[in-house]
Amino acid sequence: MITARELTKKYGGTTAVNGLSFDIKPGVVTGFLGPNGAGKSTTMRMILGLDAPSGGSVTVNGKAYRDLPAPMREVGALLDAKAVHGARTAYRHLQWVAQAGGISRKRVDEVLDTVGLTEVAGKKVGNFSLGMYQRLGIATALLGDPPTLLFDEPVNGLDPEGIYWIRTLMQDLAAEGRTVFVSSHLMNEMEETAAHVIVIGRGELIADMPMAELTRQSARSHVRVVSPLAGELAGALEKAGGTVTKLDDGSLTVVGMDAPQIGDLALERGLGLHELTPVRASLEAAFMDLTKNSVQYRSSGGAPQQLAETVRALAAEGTD
Ligand SMILES: Nc1ncnc2c1ncn2[C@@H]1O[C@H](COP(=O)(O)OP(=O)(O)OP(=O)(O)O)[C@@H](O)[C@H]1O
Repeated sequence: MITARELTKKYGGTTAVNGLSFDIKPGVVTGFLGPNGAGKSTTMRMILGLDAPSGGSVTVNGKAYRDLPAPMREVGALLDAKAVHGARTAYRHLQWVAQAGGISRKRVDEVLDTVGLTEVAGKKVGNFSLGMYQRLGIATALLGDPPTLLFDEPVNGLDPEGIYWIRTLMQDLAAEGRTVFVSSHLMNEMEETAAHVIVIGRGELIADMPMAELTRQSARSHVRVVSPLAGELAGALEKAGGTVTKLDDGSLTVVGMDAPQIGDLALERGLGLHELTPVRASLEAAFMDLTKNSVQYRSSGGAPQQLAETVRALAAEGTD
């Protein structure tokens, strides 16, 4: 369990993290999302005692990192996979870290096997591909068999097979009852991997909820309705509190009512339905809506362009 309370970090005049409070629970993968510069890496560095908070606190299993008696056995982390001495072999690197943490050689062999690097364990790390660096970083994080794991952008630069492998590993680690906290820019990937999500923007908490809830709550989640009496049905739906948009193909996009409510109302009024399809927003769409006021750098294009993009996105989702 990772517990942050009013966690704050200031660098001179920049507030990187501002009053963050959250609990990261064991047993599920928790995704950590936010636009560039939102404060994700700073938060992870504070959890690991690499940066001191300017205010508030963060603990791992009830203790600040510096107070953990055997930190490697409590928390494992992958922050920067390339922060490894290139002239060392993978085996030497792991052996060196294991020795520093009082961990046996046998465990080095085990983690090499877990990440699939046994065959190249004798090769110099400097010649590794990015994917191999990531695997070595994960092996290092697993050395102490810790109940809490942090991964900062673990799938960066990986091929689909590598991405699938990391996703499965993280889910397996969570299923074993560990706390798994992972940041990523890849929304599709996060949607597949994480069951819970924490979103921050400009250092502040924007959302802390199950993944399914986040996408369900998004204004882009809607119901696509096709009826031969679309005009009449649209009027009835609006009276009942729905927000209805008519698309060019004659279908209706309804926000604010779910499919059973729409179906029941159509039946009551004797209006035929040819299609009734709940369309859940993608995590990417939900994320864009949530963080649109928090991005540090934005490409040009004002409100009219954003509106046009939203309408296009709705139409595209409706015709999937
Ligand atoms: N050592 C530092 N000195 C000064 N400012 C810093 C330092 N580290 C981070 N910052 C600033 O703090 C803010 C948060 O940065 P951080 O790297 O934590 O964000 P992030 O969410 O991890 O971003 P990204 O997704 O781009 O990696 C940014 O404005 C950044 O410029």
